[in-house]
Amino acid sequence: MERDTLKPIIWDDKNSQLILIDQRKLPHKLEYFICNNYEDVAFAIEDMVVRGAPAIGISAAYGMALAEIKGDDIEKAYHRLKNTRPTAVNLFWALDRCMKAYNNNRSILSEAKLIHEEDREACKKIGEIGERVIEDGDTILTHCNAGALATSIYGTALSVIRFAHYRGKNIKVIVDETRPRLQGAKLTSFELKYEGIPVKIITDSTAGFLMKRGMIDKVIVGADRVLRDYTVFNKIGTYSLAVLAKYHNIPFYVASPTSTFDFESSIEDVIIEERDEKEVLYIDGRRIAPEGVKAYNYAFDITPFELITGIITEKGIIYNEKDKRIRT
Ligand SMILES: CSC[C@@H](O)[C@@H](O)C(=O)COP(=O)(O)O
Repeated sequence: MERDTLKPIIWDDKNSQLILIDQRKLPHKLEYFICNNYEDVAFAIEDMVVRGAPAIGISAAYGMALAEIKGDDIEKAYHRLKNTRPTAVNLFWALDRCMKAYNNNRSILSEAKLIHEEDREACKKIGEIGERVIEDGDTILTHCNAGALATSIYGTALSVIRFAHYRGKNIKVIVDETRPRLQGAKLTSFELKYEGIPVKIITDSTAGFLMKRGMIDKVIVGADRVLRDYTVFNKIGTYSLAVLAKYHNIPFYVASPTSTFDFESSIEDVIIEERDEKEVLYIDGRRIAPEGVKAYNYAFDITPFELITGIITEKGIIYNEKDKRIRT
């Protein structure tokens, strides 16, 4: 049965405010973060109050709308919001749409609402189309959070899982914890539990062992950017999972709205976000490594299409015709 998903982004017309679920507080507290101006929105994206490719695009669009409403310098707001995070393309795509609307004397708020509405539709379609790759009894591995919290509703990878569940398929989900920010453990497991979909968390390094034991039937992840040759940028660890899935002959799907497609850039053009090394070196505020030891903290990695079975979009599934893994 279908039930309400979490809605991470709410526009309050009466008070001209953007209301975001504060994802930093989950799973312990369901609190809201109110944005009254574009600077609040920029902070929310940088500090990961809101996160996930489509969700940061929609939020940034509302940030532009707030700049319009407050009579702020639109160019300045555009550049401030553009510099919040570098990898997910939806941010730039949404900001450019708002800028274009503004330059054509159209309302930025109407454009932001349209982007929001389109995302709802796309995520629903991804679920409806994608659920057919899932069979009754499947155990599905996912990574990071490509759920309702990363979009406006339903999610991308989780929309596929959700719709399979709504249609009565008996499925189980295994979630990588997704070090260092733990989006899998904190957010994805929270969403699935909320929906009543059976879920277990593993450490990121457990995936290969479970695959070898035949405990995973499919892998489905989201995307932060998809290039013209269908190279996928997604949360760090996605590439390792794709290599493991190929080795173990397990179908590997990416679920992504076409708003995440970037046919202009090449791999070299895309900046892989490098976050503060403290996210790796500290757990719960306590340093876990010797003083003086440094860390890499790349937030995203790059998966070539040759490792992918198919990309599920709102317009249909782009299958990799060279992929020999069994499809459903
Ligand atoms: C539908 S979202 C797909 C991706 O955006 C998601 O898996 C992801 O990598 C998000 O990264 P995050 O750093 O939490 O913003």
